[in-house]
Amino acid sequence: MNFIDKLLHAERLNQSMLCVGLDPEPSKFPGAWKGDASRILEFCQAIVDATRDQVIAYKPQIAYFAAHRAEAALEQLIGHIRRVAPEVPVILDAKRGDIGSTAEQYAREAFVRYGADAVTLSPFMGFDSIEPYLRYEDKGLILLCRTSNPGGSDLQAQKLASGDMLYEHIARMAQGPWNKTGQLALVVGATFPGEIERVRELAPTVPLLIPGIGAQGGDAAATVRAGWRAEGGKTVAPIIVSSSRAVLYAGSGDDFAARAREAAMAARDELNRARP
Ligand SMILES: O=C(O)c1cc(=O)[nH]c(=O)n1[C@@H]1O[C@H](COP(=O)(O)O)[C@@H](O)[C@H]1O
Repeated sequence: MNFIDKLLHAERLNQSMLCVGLDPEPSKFPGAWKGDASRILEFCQAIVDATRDQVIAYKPQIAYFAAHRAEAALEQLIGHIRRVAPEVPVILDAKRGDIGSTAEQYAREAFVRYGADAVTLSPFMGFDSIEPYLRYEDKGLILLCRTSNPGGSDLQAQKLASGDMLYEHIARMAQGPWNKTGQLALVVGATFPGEIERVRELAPTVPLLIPGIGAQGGDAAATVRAGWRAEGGKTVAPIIVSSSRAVLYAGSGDDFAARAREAAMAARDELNRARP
């Protein structure tokens, strides 16, 4: 099954647009685990076990593993997700972007080593930096378009000679000529609902990965209204609304996994209530 079919299936199965971002930060771990990077796998597994029926996807961020020499834990974590939540797609958040020959290695890392269903990419280096990933025809390529951080405007909101802002141009490319496999998606921050709406106009059918609810203060209801599209009750353009810290660190004691579940359920319900 390709990435978008998996997404649509998980959305229906778990009635959810919520993605839990797996960004393990040992200094924020609960109780006696605080500061202990050897608990990364156990911590993330507990979060997955507590939320696996609440999510459309999981999004591990590779830096949180690599920084602690915990790439093996990331491989094991993805194996764990495959066992306990086989229908939930895994998005490797790596934000890669490099020339074609190096991109081939990054694509292999994401799709062969980690076996992810999708990877986040920076499109800054142009189409030939994306092309090697397109050879994995069933896999999702999620291009940064209008990111959630304040500095996202520095480049993405600059006007091009065509009159488009850079992020608008990226949205057009993803809907059109770059979308050779039909598996492209775009990142648009929940902190910019106006821009989510604009991206939806330019890219009416591509899935959107929308981080920025929770810790970054984005408006969950505005996000759904701006980004989710359905026809006859069926989703035509899914959204993957991602939250990391607000779920992972909802509790700081022994009951951290139960607190994470509550936070995920609350976020999922809030998103569902906002469906038009
Ligand atoms: O690609 C992403 O996931 C991403 C894009 C973006 O525009 N902003 C953004 O915060 N993210 C990621 O989302 C996660 C932050 O989630 P919170 O802890 O919920 O704020 C981190 O893993 C970021 O790398």
